[in-house]
Amino acid sequence: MWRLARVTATSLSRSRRFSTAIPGPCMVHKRGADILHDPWFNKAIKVIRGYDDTGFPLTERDRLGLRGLLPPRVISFEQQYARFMESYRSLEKNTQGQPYGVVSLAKWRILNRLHDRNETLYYRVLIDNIKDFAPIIYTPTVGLVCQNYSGLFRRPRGMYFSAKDKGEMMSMIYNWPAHQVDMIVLTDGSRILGLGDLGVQGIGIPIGKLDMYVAAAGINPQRILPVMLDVGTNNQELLEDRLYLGLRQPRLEGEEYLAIVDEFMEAVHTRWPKAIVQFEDFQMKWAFETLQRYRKRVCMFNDDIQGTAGVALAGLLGSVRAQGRPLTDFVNQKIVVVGAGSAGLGVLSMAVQAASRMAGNSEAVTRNQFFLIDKDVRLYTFSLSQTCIEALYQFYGLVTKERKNLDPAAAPFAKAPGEIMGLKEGATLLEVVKKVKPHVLLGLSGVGGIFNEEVLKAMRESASTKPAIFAMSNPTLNAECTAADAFKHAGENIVFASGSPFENIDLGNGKVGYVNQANNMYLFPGIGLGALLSGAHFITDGMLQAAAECLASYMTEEEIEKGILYPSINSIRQITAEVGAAVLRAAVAEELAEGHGEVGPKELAHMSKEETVEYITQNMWFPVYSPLVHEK
Ligand SMILES: NC(=O)C1=CN([C@@H]2O[C@H](COP(=O)(O)OP(=O)(O)OC[C@H]3O[C@@H](n4cnc5c(N)ncnc54)[C@H](O)[C@@H]3O)[C@@H](O)[C@H]2O)C=CC1
Ligand SMILES: CC(=O)C(=O)O
Ligand SMILES: [Mg+2]
Repeated sequence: MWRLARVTATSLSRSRRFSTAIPGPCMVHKRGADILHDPWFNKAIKVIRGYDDTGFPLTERDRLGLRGLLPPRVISFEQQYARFMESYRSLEKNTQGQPYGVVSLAKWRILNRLHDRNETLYYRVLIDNIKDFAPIIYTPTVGLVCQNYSGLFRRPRGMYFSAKDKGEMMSMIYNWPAHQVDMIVLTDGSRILGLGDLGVQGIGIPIGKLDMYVAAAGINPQRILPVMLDVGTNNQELLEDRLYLGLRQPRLEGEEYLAIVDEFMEAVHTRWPKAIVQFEDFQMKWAFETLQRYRKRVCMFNDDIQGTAGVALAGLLGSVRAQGRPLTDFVNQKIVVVGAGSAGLGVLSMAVQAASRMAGNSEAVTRNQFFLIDKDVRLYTFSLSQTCIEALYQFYGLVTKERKNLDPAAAPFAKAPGEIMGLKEGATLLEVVKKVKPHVLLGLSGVGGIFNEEVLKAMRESASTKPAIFAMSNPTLNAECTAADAFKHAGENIVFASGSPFENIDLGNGKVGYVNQANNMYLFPGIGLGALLSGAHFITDGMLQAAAECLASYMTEEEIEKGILYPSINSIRQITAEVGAAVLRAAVAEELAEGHGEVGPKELAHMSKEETVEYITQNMWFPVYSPLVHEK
């Protein structure tokens, strides 16, 4: 079931980068200055030192009425690329020593300016330098961008549907200029990373996720659509901020809320019936509710619940292998999960399913190995002399069946009295770790530093020879612990993964503590691309399981032995092609694949595994300047 061989990497972007093949023409309905103002067609850039560098050849200038609108010198795409990188590096040098937030926002601004002006060059530098740029356009910097969105806002990107647009969405959707949309990332801004309710400012997340879709999955950027559903915000600070750009009202709730999401989904489905919708960063109640509501009706998935689950499962299986144990030993691993939210519960569900498949379908038995920790809110009544005082207290601890008001989604993972090894309802994280001696400690709580020194030191007594610590919350300050603290306090033999990137740790004497980035970016692009090219109308558990299995089996024994559980982000296109192929083949196996474009279901069904990877790869968009031809 869990295959360990890696399929040979196929020819991807790097080789195409130096290809001398002349790209096919691109038809354009604009002329003159309109072309220069359209980032999709524009071939000019402005770098820090201030003047335009233009990649429009002279013949093209004549064809398109551009002569005289640009300085005479023509430089190549490669030269423009080098000039942009030079100005980026000089910015890096000039901001050395300044606070992290200042530097990363400066980097984000220079990339965003390029994005605004010249999409081809923007995506090319992003693809080729993904390791450097992912932390800027994605976590952690994207969190900072969302927090400072009102100040950073220059021009809109994506679409905004608000509670005030009720009844109008079906016509509004036709305001989007592109004829075809393949991939939509949708948020309501209610739980942005671990930063909470950021209202309309959460639009940065769909934009960042879709940039990753272009970079990793080669989704054509003309066919992506970031969407913000602004149903209000419960963030008092934003409501009082005069610069806040969203609706100044409390969030819609209940049926009113669902009516807005329903209307949006119907509008999207009417205009682009084949578009895939990724739900992102919804607060838990709506994350689960909307997933149940739409997953059998349209091609959608919830990245935080389903994408994260697959990535975490791949990491959990990797950590079994890192101990030198067979994969089937997964059923014996004790795993403590901190945070019973959409991501934590998604991980638990998928891990329980995987373990029970390994143990002969006995979910009741496999649930025993998992311990869930979350906060509980209880009302206490005190009596001070004659006065009764009521107070709400928050407790953080082990979730058992005794817990009142437990969310139904968490209920299956609550421990029964006989399963808690003498621990009590609400036992602290430290008590649980000391008692359970878990093989894995996994955090999806959004609480920075909750894996404190004592907790990490207690992991030294883990039953595992290589205890695993997954501090998966984002952005960096919300990580349950830092990489340095994990290796310092829990020991050098741990396996470590975090949701946002940390540098590897120098353990001295030539030894390295490897840091893995356990982030759903390793799966969502492949899930979206595979589903798109399969032409399936739904994304099933089978397709998601195939994605997770593919990622789990990607790493070699040598890498795993060193504690490297996930591929380098530099090879994200390769892993995405493999994941996409696994998803597509699962859709074929479930007889859901209806094909895409000219490739029908029969052709998909006849493709070997390698041919499917090749097919996926060939369908990835790659940025080059195409000759522009005017068409009326
Ligand atoms: N690495 C990755 O790929 C991903 C990381 N995440 C991160 O995971 C975090 C949580 O995301 P969601 O589950 O969607 O949020 P959520 O809000 O649905 O869940 C968070 C849970 O943590 C609990 N919690 C809060 N304080 C706690 C404490 N002190 N002790 C124990 N539990 C506590 C909350 O009660 C809640 O149930 C965020 O920081 C997010 O950025 C989410 C998805 C993917
Ligand atoms: C990575 C991600 O999806 C999150 O932190 O919400
Ligand atoms: Mg998310």
